[in-house]
Amino acid sequence: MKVMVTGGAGYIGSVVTEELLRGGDEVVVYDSLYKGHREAVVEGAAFVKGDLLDTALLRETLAHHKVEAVVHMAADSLVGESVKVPAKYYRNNVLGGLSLLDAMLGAEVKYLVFSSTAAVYGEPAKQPIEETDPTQPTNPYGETKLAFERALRWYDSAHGLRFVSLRYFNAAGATERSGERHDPETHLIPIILQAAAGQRPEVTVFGDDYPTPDGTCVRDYIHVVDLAQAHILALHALAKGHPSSIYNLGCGGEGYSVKQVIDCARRVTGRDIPVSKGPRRAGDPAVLIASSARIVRELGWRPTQQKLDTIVESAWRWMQRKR
Ligand SMILES: NC(=O)c1ccc[n+]([C@@H]2O[C@H](COP(=O)([O-])OP(=O)(O)OC[C@H]3O[C@@H](n4cnc5c(N)ncnc54)[C@H](O)[C@@H]3O)[C@@H](O)[C@H]2O)c1
Ligand SMILES: O=c1ccn([C@@H]2O[C@H](COP(=O)(O)OP(=O)(O)O[C@H]3O[C@H](CO)[C@@H](O)[C@H](O)[C@H]3O)[C@@H](O)[C@H]2O)c(=O)[nH]1
Repeated sequence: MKVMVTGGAGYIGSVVTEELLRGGDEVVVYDSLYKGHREAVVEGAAFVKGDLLDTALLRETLAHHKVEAVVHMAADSLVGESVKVPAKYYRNNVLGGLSLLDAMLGAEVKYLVFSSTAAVYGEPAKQPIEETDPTQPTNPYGETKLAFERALRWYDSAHGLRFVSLRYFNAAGATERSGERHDPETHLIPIILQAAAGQRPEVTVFGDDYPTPDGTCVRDYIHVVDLAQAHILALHALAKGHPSSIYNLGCGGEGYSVKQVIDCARRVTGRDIPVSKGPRRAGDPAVLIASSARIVRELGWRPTQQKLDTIVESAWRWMQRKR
C-alpha cells in the first residue's frame, strides 16, 4: 500500500515507517519537525515538511503520492502539559485531526489508523482494561484523543471513512535504527537510562503511596516494534474490508511498577541508578494494564518481545550507539 504517516519523524512514527517499508509498503512521512527529527525519517520514505493545520498541503501530498491509507500519529502527547495548556491540545489533536480528515475526503483516501491512548479511560474501575470499559479521561490529552476517535465514527457513517483506532499503553524500546528522543524527555524508561548513562543526576519517583504492591504506579510496557506491527495488520485489514474498530494495545499480565522498571534497568545496564522520592504527578492513574484480547482475536496480533528486560535492553543498546 501507499501510506502517509503523520508524525513519522517522531519516536513511534519512525518505527512504524521502518516496519512498513520492511513489509514492502511505500511511505510518505508528513511532519512539521516541531518535535521530531529530520534524521529520524527512515531512508526510503518520502518526506514532506508540513503542519497538520495546512489542509491544502495535506491534500496535495495525498494526491501527489497517490496515498491509499493514512497512519495518524502527529499529536501533542504530554499529560501534564495538557492540563496546563488545554488549548494547545484541542488545536493540534482535534483541529489538526479534522484538517487531516478534510484533506482525506478531498483526496478520496478512505482508510485511517489512529494513535489513540490508554489515557481515554481515565482512572479505570477494573484491570485489565477492555475496550468496552467506560471512557472518562482525567486530562485534556486523553479528552482530545477521545474527541477525535468519536469524530471518526461520524466520518465513517457519513463518508465511509474507515478507521482503526489503536489505544496504546506505554510504548517503549527501540530498533537498531530508531529510538526514543524527546526534548525535554518525560517518559520513565529513557529518563532512567539517561540517569544510568550519567546524563542526569537521578530519577525521581513520582509518588510511592499508590495502592499498588510497592506503592509506585504500575504500567503496561509494550515494545515499539510489536506496536508498529499492529499498525500494519490494521492497515491491511482495512484494505480487505475490515470494519472500523477500536483496539487496546499492551502486553497485559501484571505490568511493572516504577520501582520494578528501575531495578530492571540496573540489571540490564549494570550501572548504579540514583533515585529520589518526589510527589505524585498530577493526572497519573495508579495502574494501567491492557486487555489486548480483541486485537489478538480479530487481527491475529501477537506481541513478541514481552519481557521488560528485552524492552529495556533494546532502548539501552540504541542509546549507547547514539552517544
Ligand atoms: N509514547 C507513548 O507511549 C504513547 C502512548 C499512547 C499514545 N501515543 C501516541 O502516539 C503518537 C506518537 O507518539 P510519540 O511518542 O512517537 O511522539 P513524538 O512526539 O515522538 O512524535 C510526534 C511527531 O508528530 C509531529 N507533529 C506533532 N504535531 C504536528 C503537527 N501539527 N503537524 C505535523 N507534525 C506534527 C512531531 O514533530 C513529531 O515528530 C502520538 O499521537 C501519541 O499521542 C504515544
Ligand atoms: O521521571 C519520571 C517519569 C515517570 N515516572 C512515572 O512512571 C510512570 C510512567 O510514566 P511515563 O513514562 O511518563 O508514561 P505515562 O504517563 O504512563 O504515559 C504514557 O502512556 C500513556 C498510556 O498509558 C500514553 O497515553 C502517554 O502518551 C504516554 O506518555 C508514571 O507512573 C510516572 O509517574 C516517574 O516516576 N518518574
